[in-house]
Amino acid sequence: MIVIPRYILIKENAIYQTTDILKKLNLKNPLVITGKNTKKYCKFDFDIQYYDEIDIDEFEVSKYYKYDSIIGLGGGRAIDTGKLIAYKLGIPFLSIPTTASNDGIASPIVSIRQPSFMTEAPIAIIADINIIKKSPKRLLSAGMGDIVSNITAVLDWKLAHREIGEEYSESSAIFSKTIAKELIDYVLNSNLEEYPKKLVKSLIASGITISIAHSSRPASGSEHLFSHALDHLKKEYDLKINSLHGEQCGIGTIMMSYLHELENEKLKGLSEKIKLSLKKVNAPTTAKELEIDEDLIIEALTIAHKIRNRYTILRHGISKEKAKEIAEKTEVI
Ligand SMILES: NC(=O)c1ccc[n+]([C@@H]2O[C@H](COP(=O)([O-])OP(=O)(O)OC[C@H]3O[C@@H](n4cnc5c(N)ncnc54)[C@H](O)[C@@H]3O)[C@@H](O)[C@H]2O)c1
Ligand SMILES: O=P(O)(O)OC[C@@H](O)CO
Ligand SMILES: [Zn+2]
Repeated sequence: MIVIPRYILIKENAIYQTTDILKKLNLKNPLVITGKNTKKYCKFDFDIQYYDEIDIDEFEVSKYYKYDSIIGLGGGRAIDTGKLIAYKLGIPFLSIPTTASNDGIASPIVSIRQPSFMTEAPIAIIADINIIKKSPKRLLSAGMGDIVSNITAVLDWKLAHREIGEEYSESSAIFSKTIAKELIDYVLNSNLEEYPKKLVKSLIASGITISIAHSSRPASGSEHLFSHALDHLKKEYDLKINSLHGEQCGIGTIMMSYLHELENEKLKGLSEKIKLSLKKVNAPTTAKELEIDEDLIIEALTIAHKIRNRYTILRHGISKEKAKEIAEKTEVI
């Protein structure tokens, strides 16, 4: 069964229509999950809880019975936390992104930790362009990384279908790849005036391809394995590096598209084009800009294939030498 959002608002001042949308959905008593930086956007008097004050492993379901829905209002973690609580309670989830840093704003996935898992798509997405446009530029740059990642995700998905017979949906793949190609072309050929709005639309569409495929395959391949490997190593070594999901995925895409180019003449220049599009929106394209040590980049590349059972261009893993070559040739290190 495919579940996609019933209402999607992407416009200036959309936040003021939240109560109308709740009424249309016959929802009266939502709990809002948000962050301290984004509480100021809660233009309604519903109960509020901060995502970083909720222990998702220990939270008392009975404490939430009085709510008929959950609103996730904020960045990725606020939305992920709200989506998870709604799923555990079996009640509708409304996504109100205050920035555009990843496709979690619309996806049915919760990826607070890995492996991410399938829940349900938001019943409504209310994207207020005035709020999103004013959000920290770094978050809007990171969002580009979670869109270019669709390119290598689809290449990996096709490879898995060809080499190990994995199930593959041509329609989701084309949809996902087109979303990324369109945004890359826009970014490379414009003054970026419409970038925030086009980015939001692309992230929402990307989240919907995940619902259609009932898998994150259209939007998550070897580049995400690299990002998740970095998250794993940051935790293992207790590193206080606050690189964002989209930033890590963007750098992963530069390197994984290079790996694909080595095996497919027709893809020549892909990695460079992706790097240019990230640079144009001021997203990081080097380990230095991510403030990540080059040894960590290399280690993440060599363990990425073990993060989850997902066949990609990394196949059964690459050597340290190969990892160093890729990172150097793409000038990530
Ligand atoms: N479900 C999915 O498909 C999916 C995919 C990727 C990432 N994620 C989740 O998203 C998280 C990463 O999200 P992120 O990159 O947004 O980082 P984040 O949520 O860790 O941090 C975003 C920061 O920006 C702040 N912020 C957001 N909007 C703002 C605004 N308008 N003005 C000022 N500050 C604002 C937030 O309060 C927060 O401090 C991951 O940890 C994961 O939980 C989910
Ligand atoms: O399944 P994962 O790899 O967490 O991917 C989900 C999302 O980050 C795709 O953009
Ligand atoms: Zn992602």
